[in-house]
Amino acid sequence: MAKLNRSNIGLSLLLSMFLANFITDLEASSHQDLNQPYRTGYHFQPLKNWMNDPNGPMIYKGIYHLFYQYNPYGAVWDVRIVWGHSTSVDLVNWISQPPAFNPSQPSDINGCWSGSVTILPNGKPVILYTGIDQNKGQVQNVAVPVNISDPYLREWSKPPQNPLMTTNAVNGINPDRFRDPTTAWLGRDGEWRVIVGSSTDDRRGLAILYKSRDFFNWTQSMKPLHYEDLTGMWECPDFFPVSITGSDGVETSSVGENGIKHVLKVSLIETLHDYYTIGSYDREKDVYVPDLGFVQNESAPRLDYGKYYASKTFYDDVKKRRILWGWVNESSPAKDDIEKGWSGLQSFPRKIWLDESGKELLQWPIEEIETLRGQQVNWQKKVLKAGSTLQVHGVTAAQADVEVSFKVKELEKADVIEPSWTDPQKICSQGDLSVMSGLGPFGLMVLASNDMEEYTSVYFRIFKSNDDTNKKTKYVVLMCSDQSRSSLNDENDKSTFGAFVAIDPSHQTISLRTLIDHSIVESYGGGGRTCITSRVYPKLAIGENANLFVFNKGTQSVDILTLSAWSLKSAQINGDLMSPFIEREESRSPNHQF
Ligand SMILES: OC[C@H]1O[C@@](CO)(OC[C@@]2(O[C@H]3O[C@H](CO)[C@@H](O)[C@H](O)[C@H]3O)O[C@H](CO)[C@@H](O)[C@@H]2O)[C@@H](O)[C@@H]1O
Repeated sequence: MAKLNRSNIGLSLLLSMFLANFITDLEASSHQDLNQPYRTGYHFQPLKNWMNDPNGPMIYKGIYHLFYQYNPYGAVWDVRIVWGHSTSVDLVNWISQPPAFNPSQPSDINGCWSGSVTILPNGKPVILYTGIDQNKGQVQNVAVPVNISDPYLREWSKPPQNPLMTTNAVNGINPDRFRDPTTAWLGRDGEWRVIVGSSTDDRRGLAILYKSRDFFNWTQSMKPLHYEDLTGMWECPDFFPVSITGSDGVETSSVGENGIKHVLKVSLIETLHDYYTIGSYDREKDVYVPDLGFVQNESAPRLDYGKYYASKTFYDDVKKRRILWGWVNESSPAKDDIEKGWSGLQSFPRKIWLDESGKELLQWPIEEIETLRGQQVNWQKKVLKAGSTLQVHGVTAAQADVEVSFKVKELEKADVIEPSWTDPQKICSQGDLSVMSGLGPFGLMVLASNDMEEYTSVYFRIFKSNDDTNKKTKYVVLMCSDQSRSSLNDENDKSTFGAFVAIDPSHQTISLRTLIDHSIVESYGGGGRTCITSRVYPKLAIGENANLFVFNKGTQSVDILTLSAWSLKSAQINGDLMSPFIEREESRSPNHQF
């Protein structure tokens, strides 16, 4: 069989892109399996079984890699989890690869848990991951590619130095709370740094810092990179620079000549949400200081205010962007997951960058989603009268991409927000769409059944707050994703989600983009300032029986400035490993030279 070289890798990429498009077209014309109405058309999921955290996303030799926590034996989580692996040329169509590695040695014999990839200065990728060792304690391990000339990186080996970081009586780290190493970054002093999530017995969340010159010998720093009291265990931390001057991404080790801030994201086990802070990383002291501290209330900044956890970013050096993946768990009982034979999705990959205010992150579906767009509907300047509902005809409502922008003229008609209404999720949960209020609710009704027995609504409400300090009326924009009527099946978790959107409707339009994909509704409010992802399981609003509406249940009319909706074709999310277009290299030489 032909050996891989630069020119036939290029040819192979072209052919596999052609194949992906060809299969996409074929799949687009086929119908959803009626026995599997909740499988997605373009959100990543394995063919079957359990998946949780995204691990080690990267781009290597022009191929995107996604690893993920995967249980090959069933649809529920298991401690002896493995690193599932898929590859892609466009982050949309995916080829399934064999698991990168499984529990196999004393330092991970009870499980290969989450971790990250670091691309070394010589271009070689290396994985740091948490192993559950022979004593069921958490330790940090390394894995390296067996053959770095294989762009698909199908085989990984575990060097004999493992484990690289352990708990002991001296460091006092609890072996049950020591996991999920980040991508490492290189300091000016030539030393690598990495953080590992942890917590103390009295619920102080910790990003423990380790340093190394050679990536194999790691020493714990005296001080953690950051910690916060009463936050509990920090799972899956992510620490990365963002540019202060535009939406381009920044490489993780960059010192940022043109100005950078840093972002620390932690997944809190106590709430199962992903929180972020924006701040400064002091390279001399090796500590991170968040600009506004770590907000610990209901409106603390989160990457997503819905079903979303254990997210992780990577820097795409080809398209100069930072991309975010996040695990979107089921909202169904485990018995339903077992029956359908699978559990867990990944959110659609999002570009992530710092807003020009420097105060919040913006997220947007990666541009490659546009390759899936088919039939399009466009509306311009329509008045959405008080109490009205307009159907959007002409797109496949169960698998679509919808963008709509609203303008509200009579803002003074907004209801006054009660000072005690500080919890957006609670306000959304109290809202009853049949009760008309001032400005809103207005937005989209997605996955709606023909007779409206089922629907999921994603909407805004605008309130005013009488700010006495400067006698100026301030407006508060609330965004909700309401699943309470999403399914006739009452066994699912149908909690309503909500968050505030930091826009001023007196001079900004109120925009909403929603990706609909059978059992996932992923929404971006205010140009990506606020994201909410929901899982829904309609019994009736399936396939051609799903409908899409724009609605306004407020007492004042709202203008739709523009609405664009597209049918989305299905992506190839589990392409065949044995595709004839993927050439294999027969001889593989072990490579542990780092
Ligand atoms: O797969 C292990 C990695 O997953 C993380 C974060 O998601 O920790 C998960 C955790 O287990 C719980 O979460 C499972 C799904 O993620 C869930 O189904 C299971 O029932 C939970 O126990 O693993 C430990 C031990 O159970 C628990 O403390 C975590 O929340 C990540 O931290 C791991 O690397």
